[in-house]
Amino acid sequence: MTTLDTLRPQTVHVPLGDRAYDVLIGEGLLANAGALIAERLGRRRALVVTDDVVAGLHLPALMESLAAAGIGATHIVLPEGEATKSPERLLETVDAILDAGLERNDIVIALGGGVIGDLAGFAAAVARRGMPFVQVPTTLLSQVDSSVGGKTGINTRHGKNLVGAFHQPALVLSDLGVLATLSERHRRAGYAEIVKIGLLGDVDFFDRLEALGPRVFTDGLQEAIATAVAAKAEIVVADEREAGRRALLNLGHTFAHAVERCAGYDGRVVHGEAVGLGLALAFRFSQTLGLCPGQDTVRVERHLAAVGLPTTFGALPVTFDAPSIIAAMAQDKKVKDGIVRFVLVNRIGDAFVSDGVAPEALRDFLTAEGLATP
Ligand SMILES: NC(=O)c1ccc[n+]([C@@H]2O[C@H](COP(=O)([O-])OP(=O)(O)OC[C@H]3O[C@@H](n4cnc5c(N)ncnc54)[C@H](O)[C@@H]3O)[C@@H](O)[C@H]2O)c1
Ligand SMILES: O=C(O)C(=O)C[C@@H](O)[C@H](O)[C@H](O)COP(=O)(O)O
Ligand SMILES: [Zn+2]
Repeated sequence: MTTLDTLRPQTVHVPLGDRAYDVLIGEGLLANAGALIAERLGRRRALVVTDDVVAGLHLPALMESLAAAGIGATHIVLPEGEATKSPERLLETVDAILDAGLERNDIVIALGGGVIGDLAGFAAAVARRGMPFVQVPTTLLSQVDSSVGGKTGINTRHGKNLVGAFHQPALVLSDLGVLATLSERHRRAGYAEIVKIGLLGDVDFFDRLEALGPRVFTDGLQEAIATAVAAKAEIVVADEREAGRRALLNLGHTFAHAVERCAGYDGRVVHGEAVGLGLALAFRFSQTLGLCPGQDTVRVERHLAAVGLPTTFGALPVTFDAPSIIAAMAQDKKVKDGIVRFVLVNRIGDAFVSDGVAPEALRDFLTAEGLATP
């Protein structure tokens, strides 16, 4: 009898050949992480990477479970927040891996939200030219999105996620119990990436989420997490390195990343909030371009507002201007031949990557959204 047989989590398998892995979603996974890792990956040494909020809440349970399973582990605690996805923290994490004397087959464990997952995953991708890593996501956002798919990386002064690597985790342990300590704000932020999945390709999923409204946080979270993970996994398997379809997972993100960059990564606007706004903007922009019916835009705006996500620039505690947003968008990784390509929508559940929109159309749109155009 394995630990898995006892815990019986929901499992989403990500069939990526010799890099295939499982995403386990359920209760009790953190307390049994050591046993699960030892059973799945062998009893190797490990470095746990976490932040100073999660360390106080969930690090002891993980360290105890690793010790109980005979996995020798040390840890590094970084400051919470987006600013930690930096070149300096990357080097600090790589140094911690090397200081701990970990070999190429030892394991890096990311315990935290998307910030820690992206940073630790990238450190694992480059330390000793690539080490296995395990995601133990502790935010809703990281459980539904960032722990799956292997995008890892950091921000630089040029913009968001501009340096990174595709490096798939060897295992993902999404313990629903750890979400009990998560703030309302970060619950809402994580939900933006769930609703994104419905909006980009699964209208039935959106219908269910719309019917639940804010009750999703109490009545429907495990199903919503598992559905979003399975949908993301399917897209990642079809297009791991974002040559085509995977770009749909960027719905709302051309706006969101520009907003985050202009807000300075200082915590006033977190990624999920920027994505919430970005989704509303993607629908309004598509409508303005004559692509999406107005009633779909209204449904999306109403739903985002019902769960407490921002739908206008004015709802954020930062003042933006059109030239700065446009300049930030110029760094988007979807830019081709100098043209910013957006993920746009024909309707709810039907997104596509544009060939590019006229710069004047974008400028007029941002002006109509209330941004200054000096
Ligand atoms: N790699 C990907 O595919 C991908 C996908 C989506 C987002 N991202 C990235 O993820 C990041 C955002 O992730 P996030 O929203 O998880 O932010 P985060 O990692 O900053 O976590 C949010 C906050 O919650 C705290 N926290 C974490 N777990 C907690 C818990 N269980 N209880 C209480 N507090 C807890 C953290 O300390 C932090 O203060 C962004 O950098 C974004 O770019 C990456
Ligand atoms: O996994 C993906 O692919 C995504 O685009 C998921 C996004 O939610 C996530 O924010 C991702 O980090 C964005 O990646 P980027 O390549 O646009 O920086
Ligand atoms: Zn995102």
